[in-house]
Amino acid sequence: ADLTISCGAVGAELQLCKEAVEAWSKQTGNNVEVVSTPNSATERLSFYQQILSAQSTDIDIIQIDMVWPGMLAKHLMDLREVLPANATQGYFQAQVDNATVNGRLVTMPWFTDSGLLYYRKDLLEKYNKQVPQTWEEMTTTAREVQQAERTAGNPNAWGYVFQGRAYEGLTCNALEWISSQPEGGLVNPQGDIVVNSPASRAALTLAKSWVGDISPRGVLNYTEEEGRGVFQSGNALFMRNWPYVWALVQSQGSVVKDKVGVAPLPRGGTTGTHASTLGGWGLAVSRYSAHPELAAQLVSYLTSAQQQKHRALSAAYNPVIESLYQDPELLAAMPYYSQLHSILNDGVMRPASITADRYPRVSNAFFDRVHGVLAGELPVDQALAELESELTRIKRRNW
Ligand SMILES: OC[C@H]1O[C@H](O[C@H]2O[C@H](CO)[C@@H](O)[C@H](O)[C@H]2O)[C@H](O)[C@@H](O)[C@@H]1O
Repeated sequence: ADLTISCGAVGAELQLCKEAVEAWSKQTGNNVEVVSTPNSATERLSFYQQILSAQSTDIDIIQIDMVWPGMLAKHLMDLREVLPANATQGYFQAQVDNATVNGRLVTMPWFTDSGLLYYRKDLLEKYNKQVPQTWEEMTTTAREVQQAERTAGNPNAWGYVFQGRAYEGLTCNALEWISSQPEGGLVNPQGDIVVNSPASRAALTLAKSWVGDISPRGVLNYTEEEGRGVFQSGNALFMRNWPYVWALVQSQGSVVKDKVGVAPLPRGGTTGTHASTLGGWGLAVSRYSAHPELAAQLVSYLTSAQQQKHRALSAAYNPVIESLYQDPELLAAMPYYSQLHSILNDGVMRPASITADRYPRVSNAFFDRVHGVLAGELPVDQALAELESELTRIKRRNW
């Protein structure tokens, strides 16, 4: 092949990537190999770190998580050197800023993500329940409906599924639980470590109570797709997941088609705020690519407005080009688009830009402790104290 691109393989994204790459290959006559990757963003990062540290020429284009630019920048091309000067015109400035490290555009933003609460409209109606506004309300409703559904003959009914494996997805979930509590947070914008707090204690204590009650114990090993599997087969009332799930639960043949609603994630108590972790991915060209200009052309095609619109319409990947949020066709096709704006406003950033290449350590320390709590292996107070001292150690060495 002339080029190799490594795309994610969660939900329909590998298929979408292959189709777009094929279209470009036909147009340009270049051969491209598409390499798939593990579902867990954490495993994917280790894979890329190995390849890039070895300065391997095997992969030209890499799908980059929005928390990776700082740590991978030294291995990535400055796309400004190969793309037209107006390449990022019309993109959200925050996306371009996040993709720029020391003045170098190391990744082209592709789509943005935010955590959402998916719920079963039909079940809430059946049991005369409201979409929950707080985590406490979510817990009570989940428990009641789960019990009622089991009594009604579904032994596999569950209240809530989420990403509980010890990986980046759990960092995203736990950050939401904590940040939605009054005064809750992990690291504040000034870089102070604020995680050992009553807010975190309340959030983690409640989350721990879900496991084995409203969430199957298996949730301790769930990434995005395992939770979607349970929800899409009709066995969960609530699910925390990303927007891509919308297109799949609504697809032909889905057991829950037309039975699903989407809402902001609950607040922590009545004085908390809705919080939704911001995610999203871009496409980067490896500095070790033997064909950087050609690779940049493919990146430019894949991240074009036309492709972003297609991906939004067919698979619910949210564009990073501002004008697409006024596109009538997109507005008509995406019922939750009107809510998306406020959900994105409640967006919580992981502390990746502050911690740069130490971010994986920070995130690993966080998800490991949270996982220990959820698994019942670590008392909440001990987990938070350990986390605080570990983050302090990492910070002392300049993050
Ligand atoms: O929404 C589709 C994407 O879901 C995953 O990425 C999101 O979750 C990651 C944590 O698990 C987070 O780090 C990332 O910023 C989010 O966008 C999945 O890893 C992607 O492949 C997928 O496209």
